Amino acid sequence: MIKNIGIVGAGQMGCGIAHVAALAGYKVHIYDLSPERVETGLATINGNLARQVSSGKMSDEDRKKALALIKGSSDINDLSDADLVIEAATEDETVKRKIYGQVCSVLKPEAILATNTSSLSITRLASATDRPERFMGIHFMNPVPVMKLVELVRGIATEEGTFAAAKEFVAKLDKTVTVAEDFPAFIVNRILLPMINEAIYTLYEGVGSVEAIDTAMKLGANHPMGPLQLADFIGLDTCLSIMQVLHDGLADSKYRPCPLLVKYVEAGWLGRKSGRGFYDYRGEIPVPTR
Ligand SMILES: CC(=O)CC(=O)SCCNC(=O)CCNC(=O)[C@H](O)C(C)(C)COP(=O)(O)OP(=O)(O)OC[C@H]1O[C@@H](n2cnc3c(N)ncnc32)[C@H](O)[C@@H]1OP(=O)(O)O
Ligand SMILES: NC(=O)C1=CN([C@@H]2O[C@H](COP(=O)(O)OP(=O)(O)OC[C@H]3O[C@@H](n4cnc5c(N)ncnc54)[C@H](OP(=O)(O)O)[C@@H]3O)[C@@H](O)[C@H]2O)C=CC1
Repeated sequence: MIKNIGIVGAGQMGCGIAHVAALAGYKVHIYDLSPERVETGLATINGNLARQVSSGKMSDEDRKKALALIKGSSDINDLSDADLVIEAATEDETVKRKIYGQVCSVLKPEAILATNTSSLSITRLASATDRPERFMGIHFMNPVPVMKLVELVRGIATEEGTFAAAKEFVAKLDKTVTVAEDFPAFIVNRILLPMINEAIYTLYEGVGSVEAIDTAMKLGANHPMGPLQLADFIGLDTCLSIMQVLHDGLADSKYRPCPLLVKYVEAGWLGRKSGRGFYDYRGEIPVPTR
């Protein structure tokens, strides 16, 4: 029976998962390397809950109840009570494998370990844990409090009990499950990221400006965000990692990451989270950088 949730990574996804898990009544412990990250994360969760209060989605009482269920720290030992740990750290296999070594040494033997990876092989990640049968992908979409879908992905060794527990957990969050096989980037990102990468090629080749491309897809294809705005929202480092996983994993040149995406990431222009990407977010309103 899952009661206590542990989360690794207090970035945009870790905070979103903590937010929805606490609203569903779970006790949540969120861990990140730096205490500052944890503090910023808790403030972000509070801000997003407050937004839901002011739009009439919930009462202030519910916000306080949810916040009281979330604790944060930079001590990995604080995850020892967790029945389910969801790793939502940076999309980098080396980082994730290192985290699993540390987390497994403090976890209860029966605890389930899941990853929110956007693209990496669940089977390969599972091999870096001491519990491949209790390891799987639980892939939330961004922004977690708003998006209804969660992809569930089994690795080769994932036991049925693990899958059933994850499915029940996601249902309690009032999200809809879709099941994907363990192929690079699963379903949503296999389709979405090549579209975003193509939008970046469209910019790179001078077919249109940032504004023209985003306006075209918003008004011409009814997308809620333009593809470049969405890339900034996801994080350009994450977009690049996903394209690299698709390119390496499927060995097809149609997945080659656009050199302009590589350049932005090399510049540290990672999108909204770093203040600059295809738009500059440092002023009053976002301004296109091209
Ligand atoms: C990379 C991966 O591995 C997988 C992925 O996640 S891919 C990315 C998937 N996500 C998308 O495609 C998102 C596309 N964008 C959208 O759907 C919309 O633009 C959006 C929902 C993000 C914002 O919608 P909008 O109508 O433009 O803005 P806005 O009216 O401000 O927000 C709508 C609601 O979302 C909430 N919201 C927006 N951003 C939020 C955030 N970051 N956190 C929490 N809530 C948020 C708002 O509070 C608002 O809620 P209320 O209706 O209760 O007020
Ligand atoms: N962004 C998106 O739209 C989506 C992302 N995902 C996936 O979710 C995961 C997280 O993405 P996202 O939240 O966007 O990324 P962020 O960059 O916002 O957050 C990642 C967090 O992990 C922290 N971190 C890095 N290394 C460690 C470590 N060793 N131990 C603990 N924490 C660590 C980072 O700290 P620091 O910054 O200090 O390095 C940062 O706080 C990725 O796997 C991503 O692919 C899934 C769905 C959607």
